[in-house]
Amino acid sequence: MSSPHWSAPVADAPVDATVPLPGSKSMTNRALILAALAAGPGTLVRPLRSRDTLLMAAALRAIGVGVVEEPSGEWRVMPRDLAGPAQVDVGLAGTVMRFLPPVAALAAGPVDIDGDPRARERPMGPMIGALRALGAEIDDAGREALPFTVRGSGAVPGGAVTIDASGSSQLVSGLLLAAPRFGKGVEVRHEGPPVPSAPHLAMTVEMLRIAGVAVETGEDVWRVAPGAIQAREWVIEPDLSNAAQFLGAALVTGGRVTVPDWPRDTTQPGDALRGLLAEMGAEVSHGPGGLTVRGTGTVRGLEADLHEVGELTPVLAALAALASTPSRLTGIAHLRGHETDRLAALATELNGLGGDVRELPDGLEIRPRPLRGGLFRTYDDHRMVMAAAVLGLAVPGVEVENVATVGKTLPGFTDLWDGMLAKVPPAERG
Ligand SMILES: O=C(O)C1=C[C@@H](OP(=O)(O)O)[C@@H](O)[C@H](O)C1
Ligand SMILES: C=C(OP(=O)(O)O)C(=O)O
Repeated sequence: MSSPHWSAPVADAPVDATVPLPGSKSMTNRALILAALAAGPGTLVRPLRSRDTLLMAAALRAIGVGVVEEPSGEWRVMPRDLAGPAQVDVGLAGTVMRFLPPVAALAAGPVDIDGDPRARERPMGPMIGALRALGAEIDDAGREALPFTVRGSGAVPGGAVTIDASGSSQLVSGLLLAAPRFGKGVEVRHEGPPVPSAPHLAMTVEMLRIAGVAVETGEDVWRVAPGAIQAREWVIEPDLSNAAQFLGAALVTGGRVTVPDWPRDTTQPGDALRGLLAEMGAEVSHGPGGLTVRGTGTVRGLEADLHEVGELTPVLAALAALASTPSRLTGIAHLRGHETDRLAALATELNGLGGDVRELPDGLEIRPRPLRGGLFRTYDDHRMVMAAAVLGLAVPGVEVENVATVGKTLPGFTDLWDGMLAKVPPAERG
């Protein structure tokens, strides 16, 4: 009987590959929201097609928006009057659970929103409170979490609101993205420990401005003016966070990986990989062909505050476990509210392979030790699969549980990984 687990392949030689990557989850799901609320039909070029983005498309369709996948791979979005009754499944997608409810509040009629069991545990309370303060009616039976029903009347008055967004930047982004369609727009003020993921907030502001919306920002305050969202063509950048494990493979194996179409300027947090991987010993160059990372044979540990780029943590932690010196990754307490408690999951699974990882209240301390093969559990977290793949390059016998969960943002992952290891650029394979 074949194993239900994915055997992470060992790299028997330095990798030497060019790996084109699918579109950014964060940009695709923002573009879908902005297109759904726009003044006319729009298009997404090279959108990511994964569980998280298909759930967003389905959620928008459920409340009346036309979303059509063209044979070219482009998505056409036709805004229409938003209406319930409808049922929305957010899966485990933070972007859907935080970006969709403010849109549902603009619909006429009830919209029931629920997701995977773990989605019910992810921070939602500040969003529910904010929507109520902005004039929406929400029935959450006092849970301050999923599931809940948004009972929209077809309009949201909007105005000023204060929330604690220290649990997730998406709580702010979700309110801002729908706010041009609120009567008075919105002023969101944050009070509490620092909001994580600054690049993702910059992405929200930038995409709103590209769509012609007036946005002002200050220290922990964001103002969105009411007005039309321009219909347009959104060209989605490759997902730079999903580049982490491929670029990391160059570092671990002393090889070379190029990710084409790496943007010159971007708000994606994955762009920070350039500096982070260089600190860990890689040579990094950025040119017309894309971003190239070369391993030098040395993998150094990393001391870094990852507060702004938390979603890079699982792969960086795997790299740190293979490094020659200790690492300390901090500023990431909010990862305990991600797909799983990522700090606990990474410590448990790395230690399960013989590692020496200590959880900090807001991070991880990783002391390299020789690792052995074994089962690596993934907790429905796509980035745990990616982390395990990196470990498997250097550690024979890493068996990855539920590899399919990687489809949350990268359904073709194992083929891309095999292609990279076969030294054949995926684009050239038959
Ligand atoms: O807005 C976005 O697209 C995201 C924001 C971040 O969320 P948190 O601020 O909750 O970490 C990030 O981790 C997530 O993967 C995507
Ligand atoms: C935290 C992540 O996802 P989500 O959008 O579900 O928050 C992630 O992709 O690392």
